[in-house]
Amino acid sequence: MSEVAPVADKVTSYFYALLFVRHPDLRSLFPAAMDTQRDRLLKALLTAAEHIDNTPVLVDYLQNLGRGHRKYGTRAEHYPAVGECLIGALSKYASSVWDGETEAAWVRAYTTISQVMIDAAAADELRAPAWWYAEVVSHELRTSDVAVLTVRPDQPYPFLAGQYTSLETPWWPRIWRHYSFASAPRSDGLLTFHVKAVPAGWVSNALVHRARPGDIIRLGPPAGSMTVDHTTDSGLLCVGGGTGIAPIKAMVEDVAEHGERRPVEVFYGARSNHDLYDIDTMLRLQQAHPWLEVRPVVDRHGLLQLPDAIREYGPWNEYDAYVSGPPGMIRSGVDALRDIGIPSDRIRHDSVEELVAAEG
Ligand SMILES: NC(=O)C1=CN([C@@H]2O[C@H](COP(=O)(O)OP(=O)(O)OC[C@H]3O[C@@H](n4cnc5c(N)ncnc54)[C@H](O)[C@@H]3O)[C@@H](O)[C@H]2O)C=CC1
Repeated sequence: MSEVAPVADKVTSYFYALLFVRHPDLRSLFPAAMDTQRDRLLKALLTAAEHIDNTPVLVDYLQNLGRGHRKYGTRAEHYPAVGECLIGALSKYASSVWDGETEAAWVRAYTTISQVMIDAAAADELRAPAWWYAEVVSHELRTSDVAVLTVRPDQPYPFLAGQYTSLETPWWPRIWRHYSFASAPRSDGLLTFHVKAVPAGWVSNALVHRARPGDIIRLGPPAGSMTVDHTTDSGLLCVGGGTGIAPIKAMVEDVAEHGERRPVEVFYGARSNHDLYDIDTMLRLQQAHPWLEVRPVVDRHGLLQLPDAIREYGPWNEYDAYVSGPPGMIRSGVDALRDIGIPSDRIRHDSVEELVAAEG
């Protein structure tokens, strides 16, 4: 991996070129424009390599990946084709260290990786659809670039508050982006998302500026482990930046529904007052629940960033922490929380790599 990581772009371009030349029938499983797709493969391989000695984490990751591939139309027989082209690309760009032993090791690793993915997809087929269709039932523009969308899935969609899904719009076929659910599971089965249109974000711009009630989108399976642990009653310290407030609102609703009276402290950060697009909802929740404290944190010309605000309160040593927002905020948020003494295993957040491709 250290040989190929510096030339990751070339390896992936060559890999897809090989794949589409040797197996043209597989081209239709991928989006027309391959730019974000390209680095997903290497990211997945790097993640697998990083956790190679941590079987439970690696298996869990690969099972999710296998289940997540069902919505693309991936089948078991596609895996050997991918493996052969992957090894073709790796051997070309790692030629200085590639030998029979390396190749045998990669064949073994790839075979194991793909088998875990294939088995997870097969098990999932027995209990869940490959994807869900969902109809947009309401679309509310909260600021010039943030919309709250409510959709009705065509079949029941089980998930936990704090999780996210992948979403495809009719305007950009086969381009999937991740969005967190902005509400706990509702009795009417509807799902809500907060979407911010980001520059060059095709999916997010379509969802904010184009989607209307009646449009049909597709959803992949739920994913993510940033969920409330109902086996303890420790407090929740929630740090949400921008549309990162969405899963936090869902978790607050979840705590409320469980009738628990554990302290929940929410820091809701935004670049300006105007960007606190969901503050009314959060303050309403605070009024309804004495155990909930909501603190808006607005950047003062970059002087006070969201993570800094947490240090002004506390102590937090009895709390589980949840961080959600832009990747840079998650990184500095996690650092700040560790600094104030919260152990890493009590800090939850979604994978920053997944969010880089998340758009909004
Ligand atoms: N589950 C999750 O973690 C979720 C993540 N998101 C992500 O949240 C982001 C939302 O974007 P916007 O609303 O435009 O956020 P934004 O850029 O307006 O920032 C929101 C807040 O985070 C702070 N912040 C931003 N970058 C920071 C950094 N490097 N260090 C410290 N603080 C920082 C800002 O000061 C502000 O208070 C998107 O990238 C989206 O993918 C959205 C929903 C759920």
